[in-house]
Amino acid sequence: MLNTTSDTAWTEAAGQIVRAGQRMDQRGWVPATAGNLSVRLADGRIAITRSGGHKGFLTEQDVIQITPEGVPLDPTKRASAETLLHTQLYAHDPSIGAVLHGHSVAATILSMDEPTDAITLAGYEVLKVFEGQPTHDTSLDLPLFHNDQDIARLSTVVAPKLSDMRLGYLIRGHGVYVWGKDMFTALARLEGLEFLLACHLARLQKAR
Ligand SMILES: CSCCC(=O)C(=O)COP(=O)(O)O
Ligand SMILES: [Zn+2]
Repeated sequence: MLNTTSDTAWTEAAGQIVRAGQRMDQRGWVPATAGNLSVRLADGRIAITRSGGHKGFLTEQDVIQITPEGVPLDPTKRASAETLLHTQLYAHDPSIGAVLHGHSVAATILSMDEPTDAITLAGYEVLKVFEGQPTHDTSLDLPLFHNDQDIARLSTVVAPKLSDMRLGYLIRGHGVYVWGKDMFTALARLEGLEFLLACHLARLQKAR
């Protein structure tokens, strides 16, 4: 039985996910049913979007409670197909409180065209959105991984690199993962990263 405090925390977390989905949709980062969103509550519960819903039209009923291992508490509900990529981040870093995944045009094109295993973003003022960056005069790598429909296998490729990630990561032809201590921070980081990717893409296209 949940107490009132827990219920209030759950309602707040579900509301944050619904509103963040709307914002991501308005920005064009979650076309069709793409993307997924999660929040970890202070008591350790994880709220995540159900699989297959449009992230711009979520209701609180589309937000599912899962265990830290990614198992829905209600076995009739199907959590995001990419749940494991969220739970591995929460397990990796106890300070993470929200994880966002989107499929923007810039992230998708850049992830397919970049020949190396990272996109380097350097010299941008907006890099200061990311913690520990006091100046634009810096260079940060966004790691790139090959897409894989086997999410468990993909998670094992991502895992050894997690400690070095400063921006998030990209999956080729698929999309971006970012996170933060709470939903507000995760959204700010996603917005900053999408801005940087749009700038990077525009400069590459201009140079061609
Ligand atoms: C239509 S996009 C294909 C699935 C995907 O990549 C995604 O992000 C959404 O999957 P979910 O199961 O979280 O709805
Ligand atoms: Zn996806």
